[in-house]
Amino acid sequence: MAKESDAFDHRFKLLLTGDSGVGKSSILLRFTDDSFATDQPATIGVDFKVKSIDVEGKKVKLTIWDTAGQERFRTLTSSYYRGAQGVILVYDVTRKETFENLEQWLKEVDMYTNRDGVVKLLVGNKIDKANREVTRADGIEFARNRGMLFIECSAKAKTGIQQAFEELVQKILDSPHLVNNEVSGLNLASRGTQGASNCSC
Ligand SMILES: Nc1nc2c(ncn2[C@@H]2O[C@H](COP(=O)(O)OP(=O)(O)OP(=O)(O)O)[C@@H](O)[C@H]2O)c(=O)[nH]1
Repeated sequence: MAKESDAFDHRFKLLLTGDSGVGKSSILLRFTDDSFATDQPATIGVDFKVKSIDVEGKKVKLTIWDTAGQERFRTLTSSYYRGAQGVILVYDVTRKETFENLEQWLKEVDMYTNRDGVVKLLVGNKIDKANREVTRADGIEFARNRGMLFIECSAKAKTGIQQAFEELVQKILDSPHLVNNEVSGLNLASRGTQGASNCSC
């Protein structure tokens, strides 16, 4: 029997992608556990965490998949895009090549996501560091030209992390085609009427 605290209005699948070492796992850990490790190990394949947040008075349960940026895991990670309502593309503002590789990551996102109008958020991480190679203006322009949301953040300094997830969820909530086809499960609006079929998380 599910507890009241398990209940939620919406359940979304999100996915973090981008080059190895840009800070995907660190962003996720900061968001879910409010922790940070300077020696964060590289992700092997995929990992995920679950966290609920309140946005606009709605309780939203997020399953957030963290994919390895290393090339050798690419075949495995590509299968995890399926069912995602939102994708977070991360680059490191102190490593220009991670910004230049975004076009390649976007191609992958468009190839493997299977929902129309998946919300994409571009995140420039590590703004606490002094040796910046990508300006904020470059990030804004890239995101604007491709219809993406944009934010800069620091998983280390706790800047912009909560805001990043809230803005992404807000945009998904504002997209009826994504909200109405969400991953099924226990849900305040449909409790007692819905099974756990079609789970694509
Ligand atoms: N200074 C600083 N370092 C960071 C920040 N975020 C992550 N790091 C460091 O960057 C390194 C890589 O971080 P990860 O979170 O493992 O990067 P990742 O993108 O998940 O890497 P893969 O799992 O290989 O795809 C680690 O040493 C982190 O401590 C940040 O905001 N600021």
